[in-house]
Amino acid sequence: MALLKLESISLTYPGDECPAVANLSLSIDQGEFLAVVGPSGCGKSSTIGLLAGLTAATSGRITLQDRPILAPGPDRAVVFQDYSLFPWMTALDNISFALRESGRSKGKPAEEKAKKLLELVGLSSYSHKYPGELSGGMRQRVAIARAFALDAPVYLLDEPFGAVDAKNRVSLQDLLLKLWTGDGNKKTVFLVTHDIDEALYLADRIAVFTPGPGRVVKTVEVPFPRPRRRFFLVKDPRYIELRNEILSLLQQEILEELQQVEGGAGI
Ligand SMILES: Nc1ncnc2c1ncn2[C@@H]1O[C@H](COP(=O)(O)OP(=O)(O)OP(=O)(O)O)[C@@H](O)[C@H]1O
Repeated sequence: MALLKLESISLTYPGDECPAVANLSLSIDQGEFLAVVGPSGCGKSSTIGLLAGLTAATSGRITLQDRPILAPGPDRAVVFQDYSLFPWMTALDNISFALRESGRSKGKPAEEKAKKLLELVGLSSYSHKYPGELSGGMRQRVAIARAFALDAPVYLLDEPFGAVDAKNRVSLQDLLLKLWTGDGNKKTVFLVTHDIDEALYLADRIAVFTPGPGRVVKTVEVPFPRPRRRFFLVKDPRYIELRNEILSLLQQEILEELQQVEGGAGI
């Protein structure tokens, strides 16, 4: 059943002539892991902003369980690429603060829960460190642990691993899958990524966005059973086929855009 619904959404930022998102319709089922891929500037982050309730659509309707999304709320946790931790709080305090502020836990239980989450993300011995004393990958682990501390039904992830190296990326992806499935009660995830392989490894379905302005050209079901194993996955002919299909969808749009620009410039 659709949990999140974007219905004919358009968004034009004040002062802009062109919409960032136009006539976008997409629905995401309860417990579904949806990945969005698309070239830079096609409105992926704008769509996260709309779902988070940080930005209002110019037209159209966005709902969560049939209720309009009008503002941020505890039912949606957001993780951005830049970690967005409080620099003046230790790793442990960043997480326990989130637990207290959201009303999920108070006092000592909040600290205990925060410690458990840090253990889960492999950072027990860094609990007293401040974000500035952690590596990028570690900071992102804390940011993810903090988001999952909120135990929200919906996770909106805007290129959460964009700034980490390939090795850390792999372990963060596995961590995300572990948190997504949680205690068997799956969260609903909307993940923005530039990385087609990441989308194919993680998602149930991939929405391919194209620019000018942002819209969905195609949604692709990812047929591979879970748990997925990277080593075998990348050798699966269906994987290669899907990867090529997505790549050519993206390249086609980019080529068409280039043709327009070059044609317009008389080149
Ligand atoms: N706060 C804002 N105010 C005005 N225009 C904005 C704002 N945020 C984004 N835009 C514009 O909206 C369009 C879509 O941007 P958006 O960041 O959503 O794309 P994106 O697909 O997430 O890009 P990237 O992959 O580079 O992060 C761009 O033309 C951008 O300039």
